[in-house]
Order: sequence, then C-alpha cells, then structure tokens
Amino acid sequence: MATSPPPLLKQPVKLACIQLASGPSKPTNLTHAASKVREAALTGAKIIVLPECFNSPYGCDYFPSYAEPLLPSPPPLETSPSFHALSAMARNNNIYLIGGSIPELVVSLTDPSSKTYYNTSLTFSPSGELLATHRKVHLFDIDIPGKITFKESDVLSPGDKVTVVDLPEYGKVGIAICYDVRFPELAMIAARQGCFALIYPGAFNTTTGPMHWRLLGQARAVDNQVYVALCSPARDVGASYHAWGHSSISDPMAQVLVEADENETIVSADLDGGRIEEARKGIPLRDQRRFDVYPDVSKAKVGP
Ligand SMILES: NC(=O)CC(=O)C(=O)O
Repeated sequence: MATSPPPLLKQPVKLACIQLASGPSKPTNLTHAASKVREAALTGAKIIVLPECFNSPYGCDYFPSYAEPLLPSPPPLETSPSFHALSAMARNNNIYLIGGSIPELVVSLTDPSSKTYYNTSLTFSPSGELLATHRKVHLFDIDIPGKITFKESDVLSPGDKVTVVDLPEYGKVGIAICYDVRFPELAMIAARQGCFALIYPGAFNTTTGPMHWRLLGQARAVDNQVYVALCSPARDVGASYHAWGHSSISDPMAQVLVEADENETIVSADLDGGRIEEARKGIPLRDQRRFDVYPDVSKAKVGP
C-alpha cells in the first residue's frame, strides 16, 4: 500500500514577525528587541522573526562599526553581545528565533589586519542553541538614477550557501536575507528540500518596497506553494535609509494573511500544514514539472 509522505509542517504553529524600530544604540536595540520578542511570545508565537540589521542602522557606513565576530562558536560575550542576546531571547521565551541579521566580522587568522564583513542571520533553538547561520548570498548592489544607489559589495562579502534549518517539532524552514528574495532559484532549492516556510528578514526601501516587496513575497509563495514571511525594520525617517516596513506573511496560495504598515508592530499568523497540502493537491505543480524540458535547479551542485 502506498504511504503518503510525512506532512511538511508537523503541527500548526504561530509565526510572528517583529517590525522593530531600531536606532543607533546597539545596547538599546538589543534590549528593545528582547522586550518585543517577549511580547510576541506571550501571544503564543513559537517561531519569531526579527528584521535585517536589527541591531544597527542599515547602511555600508555602519556595517564595520557594528560588526561582531561569531567565531569561535560560541563567541565570547564581550565581543559578540548580539549573539548572546539572541540566544537568551530564544531560551527565555522557549521559542525558535530567526534573529534577523547582524553585521558579522571575520578576522583572518594569518593576517589580523585583514577583515571580512558579512550580513548574517542567526537562528536559535528554544534552548538557546545556535541552529544555523545564513550569510546574505546576493549583495544589494543597485543603481536607480535619482532614486537609490546602494552597493553592499563595497563593504560586505557574500555568503555561499542555501540555508535550510530543521525545527524538530515543526519541520524545515528556508532562511535568506532581503535581496536574496529576488532570486527564485535560491527559494526553489530550499523549498524542494522540504521546507514549509521561507523566511526573509529584509529591509526594502521606499523606492523598491512599494514596487516589489509584497509581490516578491507572494511570488516565492506561489512558486513553491509554501508560507513566506517577510520581516522588515520599522521606518525611521531620521535615518539615512528609509525602510519600507510592510512585514507580511503569505500563505501557500500566495494570499497575504497579514501585512504591517511602516510603523513598529508585530504581525503574526497561524500556519497550518493542511493549507500546504490543499494548495499542492488543487494545483499539482510537483507532479507536473518537465525536467525533460528544463533542468531541476534543486539537483544542481551547490556550495563551494
Ligand atoms: N535591501 C536589500 O537587500 C534589497 C532591497 O531593498 C531591494 O531588493 O529592493
């Protein structure tokens, strides 16, 4: 007798995105993030997401001065307060924490004057253990004349892997950062490893946000028939970069279940594996792919 595959999401779970208002003080940002994570956890959320660069302003001028080493693992408290703060937030609230992203510093062992920076997301288990790191794979280098020019690659180096994390009580999630959402291959490869959700801490802006942010969340959801969560910082009009906000959660049929405005808030939704199966049964893309006509990108060799 044919057995059906195990559900991608083993039990319903509430996922919350914290659209955090951050400022220039890292200690204040960490304390504030901890209080918002507590607030989200008290509503019953078991998977909580923080935004991209939640511990600093977003911008190339800020990455080096806010960066922390994450190696050796675990790094010392004195050099890596964000790592320890995130671990404590997860442990104190008994939740899975997708810790947005922070600027990461790697110092060369052979030449201590050689420094590399990444935009890195850390995921912690309910016991505060580090489960995964994702370094932003696609750096945000754009130039829209008269609107926005940004070149992360002036300062940052790119990551080199697809990140899928197993949250044992629930199933797998794919994690990527902001500009990564524009690259469907990355999402597809993660999704085909059996994820129930793709999670993107991200900081779109007031030019690209209204054009593409919601659309891309829905696009990755409809492509892959999974939940998609986008978690932005709140907008700070006093900062040099104006984040779009509008954190959202889309379902496997690409319906936007919840969406913020630009202000600080928490958006959450109850995720249910039945919705994924229903979407895939009604529109059976999985069984209709034509790998005789085009290659299965998820089978390509990835990584260095
Ligand atoms: N900030 C980003 O990484 C991406 C972004 O704002 C965009 O793609 O637009």
